Amino acid sequence: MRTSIATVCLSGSLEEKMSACAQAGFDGIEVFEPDLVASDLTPEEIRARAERLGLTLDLYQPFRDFEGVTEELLEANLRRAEARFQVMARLGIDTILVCSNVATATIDSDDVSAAQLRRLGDLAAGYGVRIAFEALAWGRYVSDYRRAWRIVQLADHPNVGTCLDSFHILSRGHDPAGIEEIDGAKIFFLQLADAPELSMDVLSWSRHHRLFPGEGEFDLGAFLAHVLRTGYDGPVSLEVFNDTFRQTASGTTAVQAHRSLFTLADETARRFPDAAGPSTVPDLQEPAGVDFVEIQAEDTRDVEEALEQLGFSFRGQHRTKRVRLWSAGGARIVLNEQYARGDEPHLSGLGLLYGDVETAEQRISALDVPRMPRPMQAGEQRLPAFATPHGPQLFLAEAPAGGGEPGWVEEFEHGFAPEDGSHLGAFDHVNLVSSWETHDETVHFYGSVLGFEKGPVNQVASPHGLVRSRVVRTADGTVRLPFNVLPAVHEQKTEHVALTSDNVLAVAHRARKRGMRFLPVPANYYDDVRARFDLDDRYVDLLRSHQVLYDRDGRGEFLHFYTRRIGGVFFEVVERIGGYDGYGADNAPVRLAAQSRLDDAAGR
Ligand SMILES: O=C(O)c1ccc(O)c(O)c1
Ligand SMILES: [Mg+2]
Repeated sequence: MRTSIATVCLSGSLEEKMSACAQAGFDGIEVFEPDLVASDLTPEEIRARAERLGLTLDLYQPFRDFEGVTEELLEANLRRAEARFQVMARLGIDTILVCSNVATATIDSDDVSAAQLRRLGDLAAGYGVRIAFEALAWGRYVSDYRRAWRIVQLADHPNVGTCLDSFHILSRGHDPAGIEEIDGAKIFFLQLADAPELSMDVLSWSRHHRLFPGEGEFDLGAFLAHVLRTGYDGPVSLEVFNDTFRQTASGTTAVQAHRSLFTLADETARRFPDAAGPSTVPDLQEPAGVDFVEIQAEDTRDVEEALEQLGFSFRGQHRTKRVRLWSAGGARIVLNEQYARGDEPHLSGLGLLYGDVETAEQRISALDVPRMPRPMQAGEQRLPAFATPHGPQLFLAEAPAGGGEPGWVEEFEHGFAPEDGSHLGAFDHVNLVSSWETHDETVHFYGSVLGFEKGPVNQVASPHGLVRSRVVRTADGTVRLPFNVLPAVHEQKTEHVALTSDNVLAVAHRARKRGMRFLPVPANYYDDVRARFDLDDRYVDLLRSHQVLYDRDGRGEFLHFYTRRIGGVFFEVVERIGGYDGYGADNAPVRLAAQSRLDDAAGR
């Protein structure tokens, strides 16, 4: 598969964009006309630079508002086109994208548009140029790829073909299965973009919110399979207009973009082996659970105090490193004081258990996820570590056969056996934060690289703005990672670790006796809960005396409480009763407001 990307996807100057694309491993680029016009490089210099970088220049785009016009306008449009063909000759580009007329078309006729494209084809032939006609979703008359293809068929010119763009097709809900009726040799170009589901006008959606494949909601695997079944073998190109990527580092975005194409090819190969050849990426594998969470700080004592109050046991000090282990049930928390001078407690690592670590490692590595080297001593278990887009490192550990604890636990000494009757089970979820710059890439990382399911996007009100939140999880729910995107004013990145319990009230009671200070829940909350769920007074009093929050869905009930924030982390203990599958989303604004009150009181 030849990979390509439109320069409009990236920030920076044309030179910077070209370097970033080459560095990330793209084979070619689409030259977006405004990038060319704003560049002080001559077309010849751009061509030479592309050659030096090993990039092909695959497409010149866009050429607007050509067809469906009066004869007089057509003459002017042909002159306009000829000037572009001359520039293309200097660039060495042989294909131009002509998008359907949005502004000047006055004639709604396939025959007229076809005849006009045929004239353009004749002119283009003289320059060795091919016309790739694309239906924009908001085209004046041509807004459907099937109509664009009909017009191309009527034009019946060797230099006139079509350009398929997944956004225009899927945003309008047009059935992509019809692509298979197109002659693959007449598909002159293929552009892919994903997008979140939004209800807004399609032009704004397209110009500001497109995403790389796997970051949004479109089924691009099925889309690509339809295109490949036509025999199309040209470049598979990304064309993503997005406000975030226009202002984030082009090098990072290009790597993210390239990875998205490879995971898409992998997904397509796995789901549609008839259409795409076998995948070159090692298999996906569901993790068996969260192995451990690592918290790093210059001084971890406050965190350890909270863990003790919650019912965790101190399991020991690492043989060679300033690292300590606490556990409760199957939840292991590693406290790392190394390389943390001046750092408040923060979540620095997440370990996942895999049945086959080697294959998982090969897959992540094949998808260009950077490795994080960790100093290791002889005799220690090697835990492959990778950088995540959102910050903490990801570790892969061998799931112990037949349950029990993973081998690395033995590297910790002078600790105690786990406390009996802790009423704590395992990690329920780890609530992480991604910045607005990294959120889409993070969703792609867990969704397409690791194969987690992506939940719906939710919005939660906090006193300082809306928090966007989205859960990624394994199908069986053993690993659940809700991600929050904080409003810009939140400087403190706060993440939390939620533990399952079979008796939240008992855990809360014990923690209070051991001196824990809970996140205070306002009285109004309990009045509201009583009314909303028609709970009995005595039960609500019990919840209130333990500062425990309540939720219920069609399947069951949810009890949970929060500790106060310790630096950038806090803990939650949750009890799922029946088949409750949520996270107490209605309680999140209450938590955020309570945390904010404490922060204000502390002058933070
Ligand atoms: O938004 C646009 O104008 C535009 C231009 C060229 C394209 O290929 C496209 O898909 C959209
Ligand atoms: Mg397009």
